Amino acid sequence: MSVSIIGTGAFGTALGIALARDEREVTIWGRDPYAVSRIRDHKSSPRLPGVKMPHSLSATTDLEKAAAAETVLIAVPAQSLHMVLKRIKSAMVGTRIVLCCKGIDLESGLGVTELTQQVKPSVTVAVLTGPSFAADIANGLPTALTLACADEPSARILQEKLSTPVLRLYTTTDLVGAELGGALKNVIAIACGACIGAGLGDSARAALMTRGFAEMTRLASALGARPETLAGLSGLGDLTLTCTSEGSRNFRFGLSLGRGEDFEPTITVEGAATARAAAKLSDLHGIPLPITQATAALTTGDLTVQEAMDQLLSRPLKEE
Ligand SMILES: NC(=O)C1=CN([C@@H]2O[C@H](COP(=O)(O)OP(=O)(O)OC[C@H]3O[C@@H](n4cnc5c(N)ncnc54)[C@H](OP(=O)(O)O)[C@@H]3O)[C@@H](O)[C@H]2O)C=CC1
Ligand SMILES: O=C(CO)COP(=O)(O)O
Repeated sequence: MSVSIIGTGAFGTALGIALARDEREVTIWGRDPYAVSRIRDHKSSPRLPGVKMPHSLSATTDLEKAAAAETVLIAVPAQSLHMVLKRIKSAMVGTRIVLCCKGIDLESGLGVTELTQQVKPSVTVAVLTGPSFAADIANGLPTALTLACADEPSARILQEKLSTPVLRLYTTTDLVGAELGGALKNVIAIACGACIGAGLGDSARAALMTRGFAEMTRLASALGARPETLAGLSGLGDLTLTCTSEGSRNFRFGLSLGRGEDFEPTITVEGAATARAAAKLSDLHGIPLPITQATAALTTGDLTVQEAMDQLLSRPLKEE
């Protein structure tokens, strides 16, 4: 099975390293010729400093060539997914696309799988998600992820082909649950970062994580997910990692909001756009998501951390 990865960012490169190290033939595509030549010729990436890359890992700027592989992993930010799919001219008939991005498209309000199916109707869509920092994967540390695909035989083939001795994939047919768990945990991670940054304490963070998880499950279930998927690696597993580690960019972005500090704008923070997309879905479907709504308002500067906290704490008392 030939494998390509779209995106020379931290995650795409880390996955390429992991698969090439396990003797898969992998080609990474990037739009930036300099980043591509660093991987192809120098086996290095500024996004993964100090990581050793296998010599067999190749890289290209030829998008059509990369898209011609049997299995194409896409690891660009969710808000760039539509643009990248449109840039691929071929219909990709019969290709398995494995989406590695965690977000909801802000413009359309669609999840990444539905968006992909709209642009490339003749592909089989899968999602690879769960608790995993790119650096951990690139350094060969043990990781367990969810591989979601509605077509069970394809899920099993992808599980077999993309697992390595240290990268353990579990399958599910619940695409919606897997993709929304990965997207929505980023929103709660921003909220938790803001809480810690503002000095509100670990107890408040635990409350945000728990009630945030309830919001994730509520929205995802309303959109067709199975609640038990949210309790797995792609939901609770990734929520735990992202809300408790400064390795997470979403958490660090929240920390800077809480401390009133600037945050480097070029760093990928998926939860900011996804908070706004989820807040819109909350209004559209009448599903209460108070933490998500408050986080969306935080990211746009419409609320301060103190105002967001006051708003959440002044809600009517209710059953858990
Ligand atoms: N980093 C991590 O630990 C993990 C990340 N993910 C997910 O993976 C996805 C990618 O994140 P990550 O790799 O970390 O992000 P990075 O910021 O490290 O890299 C993003 C990559 O996407 C490319 N890109 C952005 N927009 C476009 C576009 N319009 N056309 C072509 N290429 C584009 C960038 O290209 P350029 O370099 O030219 O700007 C860059 O190579 C996100 O959804 C993230 O949530 C999932 C699990 C772990
Ligand atoms: O998704 C991730 C870990 O599973 C990476 O999180 P960040 O995008 O917040 O760094």
